Amino acid sequence: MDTCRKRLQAGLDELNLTLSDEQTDRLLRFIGLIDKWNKAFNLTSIRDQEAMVSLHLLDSLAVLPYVTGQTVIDIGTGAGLPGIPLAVCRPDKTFTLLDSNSKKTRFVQQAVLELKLANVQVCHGRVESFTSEHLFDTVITRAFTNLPDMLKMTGHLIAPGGVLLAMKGQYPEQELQQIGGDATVIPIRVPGIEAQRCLIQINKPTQRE
Ligand SMILES: C[S@@+](CC[C@H](N)C(=O)[O-])C[C@H]1O[C@@H](n2cnc3c(N)ncnc32)[C@H](O)[C@@H]1O
Repeated sequence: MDTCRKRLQAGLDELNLTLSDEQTDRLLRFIGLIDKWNKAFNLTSIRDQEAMVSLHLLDSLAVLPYVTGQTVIDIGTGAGLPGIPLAVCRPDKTFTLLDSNSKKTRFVQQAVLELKLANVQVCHGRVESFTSEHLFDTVITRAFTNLPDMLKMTGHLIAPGGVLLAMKGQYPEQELQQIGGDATVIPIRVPGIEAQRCLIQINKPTQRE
């Protein structure tokens, strides 16, 4: 765990993120929980906690500067990624974590309880039929689906003036062509990961635009 802590701290420094000891402990406990539950629940193909520091924690936190507004929904959160690391770092924002797989939402709910995260709500269901009392300032996804489908499936949840953020491993050239010119592609460097990642940002117009 010491190696994980050092690797995490070096990555946080690189991302210019200052966290309290309690927040850092929560992040490390989170990958400990994934590791423990992975055996029974098959939550992620990454089996090594040191690799999880870069591929799960730092990968999620590298997009934190682009998460705007008070209300955030992580769609297709799986084991809670990127939602849980983001929620640990931003207790001032509220996070809704949605997934259609009940095994995964059960794990995420357990993680929220064990990490005592008061700013996270976990929901089980398909995004197409998901409704909420309010719309969201940021809709975020990681490894969810292609951009045209994502826009169709999530559009009803984005507040006017809000943003859709899609975290992608590779530059999605064809998908970008399919949705036309309204997306911004932000290159993302993740500490400890060689390949550059992409964040696709699509702004929803305000009502007056
Ligand atoms: C490839 S996994 C990515 C999980 C996580 N975001 C990550 O990056 O590790 C995609 C997730 O989307 C969920 N999913 C697929 N279709 C969905 C839908 N229509 N509504 C909600 N969740 C869905 C799956 O259950 C799965 O957990």
